[in-house]
Amino acid sequence: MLVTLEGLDGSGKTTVREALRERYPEATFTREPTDDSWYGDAVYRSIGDDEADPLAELFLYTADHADHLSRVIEPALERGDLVISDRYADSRYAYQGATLEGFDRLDVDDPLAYVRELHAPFTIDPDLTIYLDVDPAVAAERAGATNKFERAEYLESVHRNYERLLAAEPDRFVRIDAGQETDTVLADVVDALAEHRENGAD
Ligand SMILES: Nc1ncnc2c1ncn2[C@@H]1O[C@H](COP(=O)(O)OP(=O)(O)OP(=O)(O)O)[C@@H](O)[C@H]1O
Ligand SMILES: Cc1cn([C@H]2C[C@H](O)[C@@H](COP(=O)(O)O)O2)c(=O)[nH]c1=O
Repeated sequence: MLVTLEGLDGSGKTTVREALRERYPEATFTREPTDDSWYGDAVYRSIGDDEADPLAELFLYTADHADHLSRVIEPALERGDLVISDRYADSRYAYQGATLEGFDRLDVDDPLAYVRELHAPFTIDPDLTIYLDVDPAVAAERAGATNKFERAEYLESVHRNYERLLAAEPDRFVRIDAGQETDTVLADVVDALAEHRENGAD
């Protein structure tokens, strides 16, 4: 079973991931961008480059996803593991969908739809996506604006894209109010995951 954690920078994904690691020590924990491959290294170089070409950046993230699928996700699912990924393809749909909005070298009406179509032929859809929903201004403040993505105005646009994704696939997403106290957020996430595991195939 593939579970993904999604949300704005500073929404609390790392905090949730570490709590789930304690609760499910047997699970495979992973993340995007990956932190153990040269594809991931390339993505982090791009994140640190304010002048990075937005289209080139989309393909770097997408290459990292392709490698992540074949090297980590597929083998873990084949072993029957519970797989929990901190960020996954929805981050691309939401973030690069926002970055490419109005980018004049990409001739498409709907960048989010374009990024989804790019992934459709090869990605593996999550069984459950836990969306940590937080106000973009709160997210930017919590994240501390350490990179070009962690700015409230940009995060507003990413937030709107996540809303589109939730509206399109309401059965896959569980929305958690990430503006609550940390312990309440963690309890809600644990409940959502337990309920999904009880009701669905593992
Ligand atoms: N529910 C919460 N209430 C208040 N502060 C929180 C909450 N959850 C996390 N934080 C704090 O917000 C900051 C960012 O949290 P965290 O690193 O878990 O978020 P993240 O989504 O992984 O961020 P990023 O995507 O930037 O890595 C940390 O200082 C963390 O302690
Ligand atoms: C996977 C992915 C990530 N991003 C952005 C979101 C963050 O600002 C950074 C790094 O992620 P972290 O979880 O905060 O370490 O990259 C993105 O724009 N597109 C993606 O596909």
